[in-house]
Order: sequence, then structure tokens, then C-alpha cells
Amino acid sequence: MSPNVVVSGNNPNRAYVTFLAGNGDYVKGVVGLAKGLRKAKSLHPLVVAVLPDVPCDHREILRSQGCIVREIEPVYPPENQTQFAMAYYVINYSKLRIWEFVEYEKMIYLDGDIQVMDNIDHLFELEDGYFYAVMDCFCEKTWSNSPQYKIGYCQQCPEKTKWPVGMGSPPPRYFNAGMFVYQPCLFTYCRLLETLKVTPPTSFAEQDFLNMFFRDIYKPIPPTYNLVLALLWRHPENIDLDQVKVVHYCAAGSKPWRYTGKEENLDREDIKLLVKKWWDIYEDESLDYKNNNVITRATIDEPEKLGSLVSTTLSEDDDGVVNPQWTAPSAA
Ligand SMILES: O=c1ccn([C@@H]2O[C@H](COP(=O)(O)OP(=O)(O)O[C@H]3O[C@H](CO)[C@H](O)[C@H](O)[C@H]3O)[C@@H](O)[C@H]2O)c(=O)[nH]1
Ligand SMILES: O[C@H]1[C@H](O)[C@@H](O)[C@H](O)[C@@H](O)[C@H]1O
Ligand SMILES: [Mn+2]
Repeated sequence: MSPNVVVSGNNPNRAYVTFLAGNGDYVKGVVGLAKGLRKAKSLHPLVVAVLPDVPCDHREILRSQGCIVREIEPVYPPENQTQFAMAYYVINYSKLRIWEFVEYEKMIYLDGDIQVMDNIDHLFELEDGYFYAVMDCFCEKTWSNSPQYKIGYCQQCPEKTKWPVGMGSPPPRYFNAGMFVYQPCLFTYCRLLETLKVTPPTSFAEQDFLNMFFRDIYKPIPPTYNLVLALLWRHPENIDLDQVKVVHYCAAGSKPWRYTGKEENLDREDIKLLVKKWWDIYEDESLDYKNNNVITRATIDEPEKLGSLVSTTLSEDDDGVVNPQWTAPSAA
């Protein structure tokens, strides 16, 4: 496909969105994320979709960090006897409510255990009408019930262990649902909830469901936009850590605010460095919203002065992976 160049500036119809449930420590993740987006000079706000069980003081912390707090009602799957890969995955069906946020034309969803290490605003320029996310890895024990894991097949290296001929065609590409680019839409929202009513829950909860629902319009983007940590030890050849823009602390025991380094693979130097990077952002008071209001206003009023006019080149490789390249504005 020939490259397609888009130039854009500040746009109030775009926002990042994350999801928060309960009164536990995930609020730390969201605060870290808000500060990471600020550090990366993102032009767009962070909306936090909170379940009713998020306490007032946590909501206040989020507002004081410049987040827009939006309460959502929980969504439950039709029957709940499934063995989820993690018991708490059931609450993640509530994520479907973010399709209701139609005051925004386009949003980037990020899990609370994600950190942005670099600006990713250019992803808002991806062509409308598709669902963009990063392909997952099937090599960790969380996948042990899947046919992929059992035969040692992973879509990250489909040539290594080929999908057996006797098992039909390989499964469609499967994304990790901790990060995705999507368009809120009431029609889609209603279809999502209607379809959920007749869809039995499975191990990876809404992640499986979204994969099924958006199968036909899913377009993969490079793993730099959602580094699922296991890729570092399972498929190191696919990752250049210097290029990584978004880190997803999803491996068991890797949430930075709970990290001990004792779990398998987590005593690696690259992991220690990524955990330290998260803490550096979380603890950096200069990234607190109260110390950044002025810059935020100036950004909104005079975006061109702050280099917000970006030019994004969109191209698709032979495997259908869309690779957006961000270009800084020229001095002219
Ligand atoms: O007590 C909790 C648990 C989860 N969350 C929110 O739910 C998100 C998803 O939970 P995890 O990040 O712990 O889950 P994983 O990254 O291990 O799981 C992956 O699979 C899940 C299947 O449900 C989801 O799709 C999730 O987005 C995807 O990254 C969290 O980031 C956070 O935003 C909370 O707020 N409180
Ligand atoms: O959503 C899950 C989760 O993030 C797991 O930690 C990871 O092993 C999986 O690959 C992913 O699909
Ligand atoms: Mn996550």
C-alpha cells in the first residue's frame, strides 16, 4: 500500500480512556498513566470510566490529576460459571460501556497497568472504520487451556511451530485488549450489549468477546504500541526496546506498584528498568496536573507553538500490519 500522509492539530473530539474498578491499588496505575501521558505531551485528556465501587477519595485523586471521571454501570456476562484465566476478568465486560462515550469521535483505550513512554497522539490519525490493536502472545501459562498453547503455536512466530494441517486453518489474528484505537458509536454499543447476551463467557472475558466481535475490521499495529511484557523473553527478535512507546505491565507479578521481582522472568534487567521507569514517572511531582495547568492551556490555545501539528504517515506492510510514523512539524 502506498503511504498516506495526514496532518493534524489539536482536536477536542479525541481522548484517551481507561477503566477503573474497586477500591484497590489500580488507582495508582491510572495516576501513573495520567502523568505518563502528560510527560509524553499528549494533547488529549484521559477519561476514566469508573465503576460505582470506586471510592470518592480515589475519584478526587484522579480529578486532581486532570482526569475526566465518568461513572459507568457494570456489565455482566449472561452466565458466570466460566473459569476465567483470572477471576477478576469478569468485571472487564464493563469496558464495553466506553462505546457510549459518543461526545468523542475517536478514543484510545489503555489499561490502568499501561504506561506510555512516548507520544502516541498520531494513532488518532489512523483511518476510520477499523479496530486497531496489537497482536497478543500465547506462550504464557495463562494460555495453558488454549489449543494454541497446547501445540506450542504462537501468532508472534507462526513459522516456528506451524499450525497443524489436520486442525484446519490457523485461528484468526487475536489482539490484546489492554490497548486499542476505536470509535465510540451508539449503534455499535447496542450491538455489543445485544451480542453479549447470547455469547457464553470464555477465559479471557471481554478480550475474547471483542476479538470475536471486531474480527472483520481488526487491523494489527506494531507491538511498540502495546508491549505485552512476555514478548521480551518469548519473542525478543520481534522487539526493539528503544522503539517501544507503550508498555503493558500485564505479566503475572509485573504491576509496578506490586512488583517484587520474585516471579519467574521478572528479575530480568530489562524488566527492572521498565518498572523503574514507571516509578520515576509516578513519583515525579513536576508531572502533577497542578504544576502543568498553564502548559495545558497554552497547548489548547496555541497548538502550533507547541509543535502539536503533526504529520503522520500511514502504511501497511505485506502482513497487513499498519505502521504509523510520526513526523515532527518542519520549521518552515
Ligand atoms: O481490580 C481491578 C482489576 C482491573 N482493573 C482494570 O481492568 C484492567 C484490566 O485488568 P489487568 O490489567 O489486570 O488485566 P490484564 O492486562 O492481565 O488482562 C488482559 O485481559 C483482560 C481480560 O479481561 C482484559 O482484556 C485486559 O484489558 C487485558 O489487558 C486494569 O488495567 C484496570 O484498568 C481495575 O481497575 N481494578
Ligand atoms: O490478556 C492477557 C493477559 O494480559 C495475560 O497476562 C497475558 O499472558 C495474555 O497474553 C493476555 O492475553
Ligand atoms: Mn492490563
